[in-house]
Amino acid sequence: EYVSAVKRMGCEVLELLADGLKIQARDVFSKLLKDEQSDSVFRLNHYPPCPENYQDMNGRNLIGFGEHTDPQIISVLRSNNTSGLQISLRDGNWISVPPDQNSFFINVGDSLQVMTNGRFKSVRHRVVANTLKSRVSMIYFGGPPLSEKIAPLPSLMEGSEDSLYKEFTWFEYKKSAYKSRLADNRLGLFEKIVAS
Ligand SMILES: O=C(O)CCC(=O)C(=O)O
Ligand SMILES: [Fe+2]
Repeated sequence: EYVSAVKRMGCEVLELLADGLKIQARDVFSKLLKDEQSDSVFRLNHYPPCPENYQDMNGRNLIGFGEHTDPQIISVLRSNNTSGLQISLRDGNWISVPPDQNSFFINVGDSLQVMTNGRFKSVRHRVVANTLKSRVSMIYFGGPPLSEKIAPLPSLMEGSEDSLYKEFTWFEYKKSAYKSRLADNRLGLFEKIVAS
């Protein structure tokens, strides 16, 4: 079935990432998705077309899904051939991700950013409404069990590296994320202020 297939794909990607980071236990991330208690979600989004005359005062297309980062570990997205997804570059500019109904798009979630102590970044993204066609997307969000401590992996912290984040569980992060607004920098609350 589709959900278990994308979950397997998410796990595979996470194992390759672990290899890339030279982590011995290549299932450090994927085991959290495979856990019976894994807090994963599968979502279907439908964005109806939104004609030009619905543009905002600045002539921009309307937003279908406001900017945010995905809070979980990894997201596996598939969409139809309608554009709309955009990612935010470091300089704040938005660029479109070309739609491809035959491809999967992988997004790093906030939890993976923390577990890798910032080596992988959860990228801000949003969806702008298409003027002509409707967009459909399906996303598998692979999350850890609620009780899981989200912290940089000890095997990555063997040198003198300091954790960039305070300790929290996935439950605490979720609770805090629900209280915030979508566009807030949710991870900001859990970042350590490091004195230089
Ligand atoms: O529909 C899309 O292409 C992306 C939606 C999204 O970012 C989300 O559901 O978290
Ligand atoms: Fe998202």
